[in-house]
Amino acid sequence: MITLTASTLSADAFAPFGQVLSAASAARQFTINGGNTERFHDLAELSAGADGRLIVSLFRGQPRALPFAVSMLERHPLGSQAFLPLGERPYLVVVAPPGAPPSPASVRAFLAAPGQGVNYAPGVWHHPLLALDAVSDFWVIDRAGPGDNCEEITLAEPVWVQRP
Ligand SMILES: NC(=O)N[C@@H](O)C(=O)O
Ligand code: NI
Repeated sequence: MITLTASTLSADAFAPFGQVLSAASAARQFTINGGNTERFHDLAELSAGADGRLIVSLFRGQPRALPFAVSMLERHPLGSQAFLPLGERPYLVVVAPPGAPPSPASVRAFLAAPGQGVNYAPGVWHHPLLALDAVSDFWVIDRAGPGDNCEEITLAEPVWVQRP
């Protein structure tokens, strides 16, 4: 039985998979609006490809019981996918590097802290939304357009993910 303890989500640790969206992960911040507002600038590489467009949706996720058996992953080869939590609860982010179908050993798990969003780069393997503790709402920015933008893979064996 493969078990995996989620680690702390940070921009550096998540860099192979995409970006973390938070004030702390901003490469640039500056004051605007006559000093009233701080802008944490350009947090993520959003993409929809030449023939797609970016859309914003609301995902209302039911909480998952832990430990959670990750038995499948998916990827969106034609565009990015960002999750921005509306609430102040943690959630799980489970990913594997883009490219070849992932092995259970290549799966990585992160515990997102309240206020941290994530943006999956195109083609990054990830598990669908993994809300924790209570029903949780997320703004999701991803691609609409032609073509098959969701490929799923079943792992050779499940990876049981638990929180730290
Ligand atoms: N299917 C869908 O829109 N959601 C997934 O892509 C997900 O990552 O939650
Ligand atoms: Ni997805």
